[in-house]
Amino acid sequence: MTEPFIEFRGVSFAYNDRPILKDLSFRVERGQLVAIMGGSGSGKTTLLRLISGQVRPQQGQVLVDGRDLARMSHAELYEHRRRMGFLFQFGALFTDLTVGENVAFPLKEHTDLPPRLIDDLVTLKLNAVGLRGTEKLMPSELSGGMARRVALARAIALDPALMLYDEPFTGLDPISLGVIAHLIKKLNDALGTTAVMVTHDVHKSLDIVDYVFFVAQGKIIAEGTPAEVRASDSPWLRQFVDGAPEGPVHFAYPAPTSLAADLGLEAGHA
Ligand SMILES: Nc1ncnc2c1ncn2[C@@H]1O[C@H](COP(=O)(O)OP(=O)(O)OP(=O)(O)O)[C@@H](O)[C@H]1O
Repeated sequence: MTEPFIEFRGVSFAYNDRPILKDLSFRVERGQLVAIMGGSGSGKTTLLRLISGQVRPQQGQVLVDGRDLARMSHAELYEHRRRMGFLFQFGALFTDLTVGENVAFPLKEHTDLPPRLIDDLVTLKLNAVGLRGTEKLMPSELSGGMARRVALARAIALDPALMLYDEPFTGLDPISLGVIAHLIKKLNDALGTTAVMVTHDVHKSLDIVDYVFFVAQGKIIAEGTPAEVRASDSPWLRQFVDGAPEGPVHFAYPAPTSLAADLGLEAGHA
């Protein structure tokens, strides 16, 4: 069996005293593009934070490229994060920098490359997302879909070994969404990157990913290839794939008290 690029071994994580992930294990093979899906508040973004080393598990291990993040020094963790690309919801660009300066930013920040080479790399990255020629534009002159593609060009500027996407499709019209999804897949294949994408867009992601993990109640409750997910008759998966509001996945925040108690309607209350 090949060594996975990302491995969670019995990871438990709580914010303060509120458990979010419970003894969760999964592996992502090198070069794969995987989706993490689950109900709102199920801990998907927390999973990305654990992979990037922003937070540490209270129990278990998070290994990336065979290394336990908890054992890394500050300098090693910094290097680990430098090898990662992030594309988050609304992929915020620096509004006072041009498109070209936005894409050049990580290259200037993290390398000693000469300006001419940085300019060439910016051109190549913008070309990869179909936006060569926009270098001099300001972010305010871009459509939402174009801005997301510039953010993607910036995220891949340093040729990351690992890409983390958090809701990369949010707020996009269907055509821009299709373009971004296709680019994510194309760039992943071309660069050999391993990528983890948190998304609510079941159908679009099933078109592009290699594998899907479903998170609920702090665990991976189902997983499979897109073909397996589409063919599954598991009620969990059907609820996601069919977008049913009712089903085994609960979307309510787990309030510590009942609604009746909050409204003063339980026995014993006046
Ligand atoms: N920094 C924090 N401190 C305390 N609680 C947090 C923090 N960040 C997230 N949470 C809580 O942890 C739970 C999981 O959050 P997370 O953002 O990982 O969920 P998610 O699955 O990504 O949700 P969504 O799909 O709605 O974005 C949520 O109930 C959230 O309120």
